[in-house]
Amino acid sequence: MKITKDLYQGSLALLTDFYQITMAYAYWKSNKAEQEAVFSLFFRKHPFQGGFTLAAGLDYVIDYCKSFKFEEKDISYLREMKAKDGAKMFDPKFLDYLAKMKFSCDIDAIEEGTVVFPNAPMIRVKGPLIQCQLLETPLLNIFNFQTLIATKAARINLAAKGEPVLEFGLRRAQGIDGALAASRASYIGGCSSTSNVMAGKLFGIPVSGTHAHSWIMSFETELEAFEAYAEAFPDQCIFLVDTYDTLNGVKNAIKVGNALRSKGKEMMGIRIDSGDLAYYSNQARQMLDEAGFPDAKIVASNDLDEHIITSLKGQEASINVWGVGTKLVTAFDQPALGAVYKLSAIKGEDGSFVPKIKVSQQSLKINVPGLHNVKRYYSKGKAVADMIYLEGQEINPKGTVIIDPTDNARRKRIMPLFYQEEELLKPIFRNGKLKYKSPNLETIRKRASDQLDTLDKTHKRLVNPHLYPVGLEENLHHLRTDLVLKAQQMDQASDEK
Ligand SMILES: Nc1ncnc2c1ncn2[C@@H]1O[C@H](COP(=O)(O)OP(=O)(O)OP(=O)(O)O)[C@@H](O)[C@H]1O
Ligand SMILES: O=P(O)(O)OC[C@H]1O[C@H](OP(=O)(O)OP(=O)(O)O)[C@H](O)[C@@H]1O
Ligand SMILES: O=C(O)c1cccnc1
Repeated sequence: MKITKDLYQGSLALLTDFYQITMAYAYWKSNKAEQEAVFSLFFRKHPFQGGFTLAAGLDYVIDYCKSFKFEEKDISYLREMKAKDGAKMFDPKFLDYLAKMKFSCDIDAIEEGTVVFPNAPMIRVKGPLIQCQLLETPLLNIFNFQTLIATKAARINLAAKGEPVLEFGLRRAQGIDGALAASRASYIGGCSSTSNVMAGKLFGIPVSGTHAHSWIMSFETELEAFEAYAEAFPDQCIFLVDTYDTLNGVKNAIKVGNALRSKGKEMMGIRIDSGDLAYYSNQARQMLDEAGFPDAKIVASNDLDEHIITSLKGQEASINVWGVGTKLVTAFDQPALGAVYKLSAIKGEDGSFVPKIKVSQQSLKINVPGLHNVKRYYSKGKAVADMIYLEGQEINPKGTVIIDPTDNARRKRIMPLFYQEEELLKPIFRNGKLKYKSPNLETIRKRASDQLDTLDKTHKRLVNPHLYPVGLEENLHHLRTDLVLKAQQMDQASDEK
């Protein structure tokens, strides 16, 4: 994929928060820039009060890292930055260091289209502290949005129960880049097509669409508009029937459908974009069937989301195709996933990694320390639990316990011997070299659908889903608890001084 090259021409090294650059400078000044560190990217809670999250964005991350470089124009911009006293903000030697810096991290990540759960690492970055730090903001920017939209799309597609969902979001999306990334993530999440032609070109997503009210309004009558459209696209007519009077619109569509048939062509269907979609789709279905068009599709649109689709299905609406824009590409009911990127270990003087923890009053906010990884256990093709564990840790195949990092009392006994297991973090970069061959978008989309099939339906319901078990392996749990206690003791000791 070449999205950054095609759209932005060149490096995106400055697409980061200013504090990453100031920290980079300070790391360099305190001789810590090359100290090896490990960071982990994870989220704490499923979006949309759901029971699963669908990972997306890795291909953008790969593209970002491959072209990660401070180019001369980036350096010139930084060179001109002034501190409060009017002096240059950055030492020229630091800027030379940045200009020569080559991406050299190890990255392990969860593949796109994988279902993921809170607190487990989605991406792990190991390498020089300065590089790990500079990657924080762009990695979060990419993963947070695309994972959020892929998850929303998956929910909407689950609600549509296999019927096609056409993504119509471009006009209401968050800018140009938001729209493109959203179209890609929506396709991963199961949408059948996009209306965004550039997303079609860039990513190979099927492009589809109907026509707008303006088309109808530009003619004297609706019938003339349908006839002219049928003339232009005799094989692809979906008539928008609700500009004036929906049921009269259906009658006009039937008239033009009959005229097409006399020429050996078949209308594809109608679209309804306002009013009571259950009532109108059922009336339209009856009219189309009686007129001999049982195969004509009924497309519905108008601020749809997974909840309205579920409600319309509950009302037995006769809708076969769902056009969804605004609420999908803006993740309307939850505008951000809230994933974070935390330092989990740093190499000490003796060359071994020292696990690190960020303490918080809320156990939800205490990160998982150390160089950790995540395994998924399957039984008869169904995912049963995810275990977060320290890399290199032996796991007793006969039985072990995983402990929910947010609630010590939630524990689950696992018998690895009886399960199939999968390491979820896959090697992506080693020492800055790409080791992973990205699957094409169709493969990622198929992976998403297969992954959703591995989840029990209780985790997929839209309201109050059953919690999927994710926990820390016992040793990791103890390490985390010890580090928290130590940090609290240090805190108390410093208070007493
Ligand atoms: N039978 C139904 N059950 C539940 N929700 C519905 C049903 N029919 C339509 N809706 C949803 O209700 C909302 C109605 O939106 P709105 O108030 O804009 O009505 P409208 O008739 O489409 O108006 P407009 O003509 O301005 O578009 C939309 O989100 C639509 O998807
Ligand atoms: O409702 P959404 O889920 O965002 O789906 C996209 C909407 O965009 C169009 O409306 P718009 O009023 O922009 O133009 P139109 O004249 O084609 O209806 C379309 O008719 C849908 O209603
Ligand atoms: O093709 C359509 O019907 C379409 C495209 C974008 C937005 N609304 C509808």
